[in-house]
Amino acid sequence: MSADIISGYGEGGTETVLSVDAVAREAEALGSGITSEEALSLCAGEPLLELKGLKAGYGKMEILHGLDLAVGKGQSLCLVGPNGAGKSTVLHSIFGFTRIMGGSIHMAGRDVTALSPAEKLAKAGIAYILQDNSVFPDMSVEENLLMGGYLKSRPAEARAAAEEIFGKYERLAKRRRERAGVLSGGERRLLEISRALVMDPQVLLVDEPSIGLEPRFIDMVFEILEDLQKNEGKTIIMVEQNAKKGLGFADLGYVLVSGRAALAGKGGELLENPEVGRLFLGG
Ligand SMILES: Nc1ncnc2c1ncn2[C@@H]1O[C@H](COP(=O)(O)OP(=O)(O)OP(=O)(O)O)[C@@H](O)[C@H]1O
Repeated sequence: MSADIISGYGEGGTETVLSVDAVAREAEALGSGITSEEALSLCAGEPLLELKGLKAGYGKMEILHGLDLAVGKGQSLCLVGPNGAGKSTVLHSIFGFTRIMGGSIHMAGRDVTALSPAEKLAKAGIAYILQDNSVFPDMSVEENLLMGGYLKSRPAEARAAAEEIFGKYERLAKRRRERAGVLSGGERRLLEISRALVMDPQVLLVDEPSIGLEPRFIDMVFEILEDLQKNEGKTIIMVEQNAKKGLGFADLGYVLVSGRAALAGKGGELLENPEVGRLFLGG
């Protein structure tokens, strides 16, 4: 058996899948790359957030090699691609966690490339929702939520924003005095999203919303994100290993391969692309 082929036993019997390296090699051939004009043409109207030829990485290591990406106000975008392609690094770079080595990031036409994470949140309206379980388990739900407002100049503003969020999400409000550590996985994810909402951001960067969740909670989290996008006009950029779910949800999909956008399109169109299906959606 080739090292590129892995066999295992799925629900329907023996399954044959490609190894991670083989997926990465084959994905390189998916497309010749997305230009800034193509990225802009996918965007609804003026871009709210635009990456132009972005090069970024960690230390001396460049991970993103000139990425063009654009998303409009109230649009959602999902990044898919093989492991190690740099999907999370895109979110890290937008939020200011990486070293920018070239290109730019514009938010509502303003150059925000050099802003720190705190400035991205407080001044540019960009919030990052961590991939990992990031609630403080020994603090109450309410205290966790108030942490989201630590950059507000007056504590009363954070409290008012938290009350508004409790008004919207009854399941959090009912448990506001309880330790966050006793919440279910889905409730914890709701708390993480809510904490980001305290600063009323325009853009939500969401890293792996479905990771570690039971299926019923995955649906709940996607419904919450859909409500924020459709009813509150939030722009959502997500990384999602569950490519079917992510591309099914998002208006736009980008296939990232080795730090470049190999292919981009409407989320639904990418789902129907047979090559994307074979490489990322299990056939
Ligand atoms: N903090 C960091 N310091 C140094 N290198 C990092 C750091 N974070 C990620 N990398 C490296 O950057 C590359 C891209 O990683 P990234 O997590 O962005 O990929 P990904 O596409 O999100 O992968 P996965 O689907 O496996 O989560 C990898 O080689 C990874 O080892």
